[in-house]
Formats: sequence, structure tokens, C-alpha cells
Amino acid sequence: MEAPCSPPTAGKFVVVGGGIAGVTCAEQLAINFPSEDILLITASPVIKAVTNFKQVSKVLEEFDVEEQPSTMLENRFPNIKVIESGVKQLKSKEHCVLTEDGNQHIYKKLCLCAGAKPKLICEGNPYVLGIRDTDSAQEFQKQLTKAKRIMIIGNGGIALELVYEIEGCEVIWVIKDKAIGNTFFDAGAAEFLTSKLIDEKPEAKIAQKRTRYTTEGRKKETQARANAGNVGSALGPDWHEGLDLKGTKEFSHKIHIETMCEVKKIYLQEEFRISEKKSLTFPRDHHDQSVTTDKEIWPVYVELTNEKIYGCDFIVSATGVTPNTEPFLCGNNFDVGEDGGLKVDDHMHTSLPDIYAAGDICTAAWHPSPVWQQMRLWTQARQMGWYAAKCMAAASVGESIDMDFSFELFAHVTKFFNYKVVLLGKYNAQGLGSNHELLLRCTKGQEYIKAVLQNGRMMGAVLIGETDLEETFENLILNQMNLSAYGEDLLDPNIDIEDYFD
Ligand SMILES: Cc1cc2nc3c(=O)[nH]c(=O)nc-3n(C[C@H](O)[C@H](O)[C@H](O)COP(=O)(O)OP(=O)(O)OC[C@H]3O[C@@H](n4cnc5c(N)ncnc54)[C@H](O)[C@@H]3O)c2cc1C
Ligand SMILES: NC(=O)C1=CN([C@@H]2O[C@H](COP(=O)(O)OP(=O)(O)OC[C@H]3O[C@@H](n4cnc5c(N)ncnc54)[C@H](O)[C@@H]3O)[C@@H](O)[C@H]2O)C=CC1
Repeated sequence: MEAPCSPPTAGKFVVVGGGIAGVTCAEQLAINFPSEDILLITASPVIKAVTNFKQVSKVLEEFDVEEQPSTMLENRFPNIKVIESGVKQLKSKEHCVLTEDGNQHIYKKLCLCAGAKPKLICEGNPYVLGIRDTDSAQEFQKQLTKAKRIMIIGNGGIALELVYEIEGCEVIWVIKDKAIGNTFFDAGAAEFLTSKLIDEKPEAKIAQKRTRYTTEGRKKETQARANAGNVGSALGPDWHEGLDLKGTKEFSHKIHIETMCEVKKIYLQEEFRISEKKSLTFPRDHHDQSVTTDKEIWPVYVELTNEKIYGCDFIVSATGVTPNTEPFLCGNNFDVGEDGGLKVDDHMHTSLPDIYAAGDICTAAWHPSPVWQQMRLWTQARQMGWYAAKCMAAASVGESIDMDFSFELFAHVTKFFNYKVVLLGKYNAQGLGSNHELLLRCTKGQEYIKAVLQNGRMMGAVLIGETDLEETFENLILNQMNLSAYGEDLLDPNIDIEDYFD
């Protein structure tokens, strides 16, 4: 039996989670309350720090991410104390969290930033891998060095990055949709990108550029993980640049895409032999020789809903994430979103008193701006962590603050297939129904530009390549100017639209 928590008189600001959301929140609290101790409780001793933060435009931001030992955070902010232990229980009525190391911590205000974990298609199958943190990425790399063929399930960010990066191994990519990259792109953008996948060898890998992983403290981390059974922080931009993603063979892309289907059944080798079913060879095109033969015996076989069966060395389930809410739910009556996240209002407050949440763990349940939506991304984890701290600080002195400007417009800048990709607002016309029009400009191998308009106003955009249009488009979406008079001139390459609107 645990000792009961004492009443919340001497409570601190407590933040749970050492990812971008938790660290940003703790840092902001430390700045707001320099004479108070801020407690950051995290299951792993390495924390994620945002460095080289750059506000590229009003809402677009870029930054590097560093994995650092938690002592570095304590050195930078002497009033932050990091506790390296997983939270195993929350007693919200008593304002208290219990950690794996047997201690309890009283809070006056708590922010839960425990992130999310991969939502695997077949939990517990040793041949199904998910990628989330440094350890799972390294495990994937290790398996890949022995692999001749793998299967990737899913059509979001991780799958897109992997299919482009993996070399020397056959990849069967299974997607539910007609076109690749459904979480980020429509069919037009997908076609633009697919040509890059098929026509071209991947560019030479540049040295690890943006995410720097320190090795200090890793032994300790493994130990903490073994005790707590928790995952580390999520990887982020350029996570694969430090990994050599090579299979056993010497060739670049060998990808076969199975569209509009899902996994029906996974067979282990012996199970498959007994079933007497037949598996397919890797589909080869006219100028291509398959490197695997009909005679291969695979450790695992996958039957798809289109009845095709392929054998492979292992399967990557890149099928989204589930918020890490488990240790916090028992005995606490949180409102939980359909996606399993803790619902938060426009002040990042959950449904329980004095408990806030930010980053991948939460579900934005406020009435959003017409051109913003939640996506579980690095940038939103930072923005939410920062804003949650501001709200906690204001509430603790009886004040309230306005919603941060970053929630006015969805803005994401990333890289796919070595192209710069900028997504703004309702970039895929999400929720706009049929009442919208699209303006497109595409130069094969160079750029793909799509503007989404509704009633003459720009609602979103996809910019692939070095288009230099992000700031102008951001302004056009924010100011909701009526663009009807400009028609297709808006994307005419001979018109300098920056001058047009300045
Ligand atoms: C492979 C990969 C690539 C990605 N690439 C991009 C990208 O290019 N751009 C982008 O914007 N986003 C990207 N993302 C998404 C991005 O990484 C996440 O949205 C973001 O990092 C979430 O931050 P977070 O702080 O909410 O959670 P996390 O980073 O998951 O941090 C959660 C923290 O909570 C701790 N924790 C968990 N449970 C407990 C507990 N019970 N007690 C105490 N501590 C606990 C964990 O140890 C961890 O420190 C990528 C994700 C992955 C997996
Ligand atoms: N460059 C970037 O911005 C990147 C962002 N990320 C983020 O990291 C997180 C994890 O990435 P992903 O796992 O790729 O998630 P995701 O949410 O981006 O994509 C999940 C994909 O899996 C598919 N899917 C879901 N269930 C399925 C099933 N049972 N069978 C087949 N397909 C299924 C969905 O249709 C979707 O295409 C996400 O929040 C993502 O946004 C990841 C990599 C890169």
C-alpha cells in the first residue's frame, strides 16, 4: 500500500515528460518563476532541447533538436530539478504523482507531456517494428543490415521518409490509399514525388546535420527504461541522417507499392509452411532483375486484403501514434478524445483541476481557427509546451491570457524526398467539402505548388521545392484578402506575386 499523499499546500509546478513539449514547458515556467523550483519528471535521462530556434515568418519556425543529458538542462536553469523516473500513477484529487522510484510529488499545477507511442498493427509480434525513439531507430537499423526484403505498412511521415532513405533492400510498401503520403499530400503532389522515387537514385547522404545525439548517459537510460518500461522521447527532423539505412545488397531504391489494401494476416515461417499457401516474388519491371528468388524462405509472411502474400525479413508498422495516457487514467476522470489523447481547452487545461497537457499526449478540444488543425508534430509540441507554461503561470496569479498566435494558422516545414516541403492551413482542403478550388503549378523535378481557395480566399497551400512563396502565402491566408480578381495570375511564374501584394 502506498502512503497517502499530503494535501496540496506546498506543491510545486510539476511537468511530466522530457520531450520537446515537457522541456519547453519547464523552461518557460523556470523563466516566469525564477525563485521557484520547477520539477521535471521524465522516464529517460536524456531530454530534448530546442536549439537555434528561428522564426522564419509570422508562424513558420525552424529549429534544431538536441538530445542532452538532463544535467545540461539543470545547469542552464538552476531552478529546474529533473527526476529521472517514470510516473506510475496520478492521484488528481490529492494533487500528487507517484514515480517508479517509490517517491511521491505534490503539485500545485501539473503539465502532462508524456508524448505518444507507435500504434502497431500487431502488438507483440517480434517481426513487427515501430520507430519512435533513438533505441527503436537503432534496433530497426540493426535488423535492416541483415535484411533482403522488408515490408512497410502506413502512408504517413515515417513511411515517406523510410522508403526514400532505405537502400540495398527490397521494400514492399503497403498503403490503404490510392496515392502515397496521404497525411501530407493529395494525388497530384504524390505523383510529383513518386517520379523522384522511381527515376532517381537517392542523393549522397549529408553528414548528420540537425539532430545531434549525445551519448553521455545512455547506459543509465537503458537501465531506467528497463525499470520503468517507458519509451524515450520521439525522434524528429532528420532523425535518419545519423543512421545508415542499408540492407544486405548493393542497390538503391527497389520499391514495390501495393495500394488500397491492408494487412489481413501475418504468418510466422512454420505457420505459413503448414498453411500451404503460396507467396509472390518481388514484382520486377522490364529493366530490373529481382535479387530474391522464388525459393526464398522468409521468417514472416504477410497476407494482404487484396489476397496477395509476400514473405519478408520483418515489417515496419508506421501506422500512427497513440497518446501515452495509461499511467494517468486510472482513478482519474479525464475527458479523452477519440484519438485517445487528453482533451485540452484553449488554455491547454484538461478536464481536471490544475492539470494541463501539451504535445503528442493531448487532443486539442477547443474551437480552432478555420485554418489550424492539430497534427502530432515537433513544432506543435514546442508551441503547446510554451503556451501551456504561459497559461499555468497566468492562472497561478489569477489571470488569463489570450491564445497564442501560433494557433492561428497551421504551418509545417519539413523535407520529403530531399525536397523542402511547406504546408500551410487547410493544405489538403481538409473539412472544406466540395466548395473550394485548387490552383496548381508544377515543374517536374523542381517544384509543386498548390493553393486551396474558398470563396476567393486562400485557405491553405502546399509548397514543394524552393518556391520562396511561403511568406506571401502565409500572409494571404492570414489576411483572408479576396483574390478572385487575380485568378490564375496568382501562380503565374512570370508575375512576381510578392511585389503584387506588398
Ligand atoms: C521517426 C519520427 C520522425 C519524426 N519526424 C518529425 C519531423 O520531421 N517533424 C516534426 O514536426 N515532427 C516529427 N515527428 C513527431 C515529433 O517527434 C513529435 O510530435 C514530438 O516529438 C512530440 O513531442 P512530445 O514532447 O509531445 O513527446 P515525446 O517526444 O514523445 O516525449 C515524451 C516524454 O515523456 C516521457 N514519458 C513517457 N511516459 C512517461 C511517464 N509515465 N513518466 C514520465 N515520463 C514519461 C518520455 O520518456 C519522453 O521524455 C517525428 C516522430 C517520429 C517518431
Ligand atoms: N517530416 C515530418 O513531418 C514527419 C512527421 N512524423 C510524425 O511522427 C508521427 C508518427 O509517424 P507515422 O507513424 O508515419 O504516423 P502518421 O500519422 O503520419 O501516418 C500514419 C499512416 O498509417 C496509416 N494507417 C493507420 N492505420 C493503418 C493500418 N491499420 N493499416 C495500414 N495503414 C494504416 C494511415 O492511413 C497513415 O497513412 C506522426 O505524428 C507524424 O506526423 C513522422 C515522420 C516525419
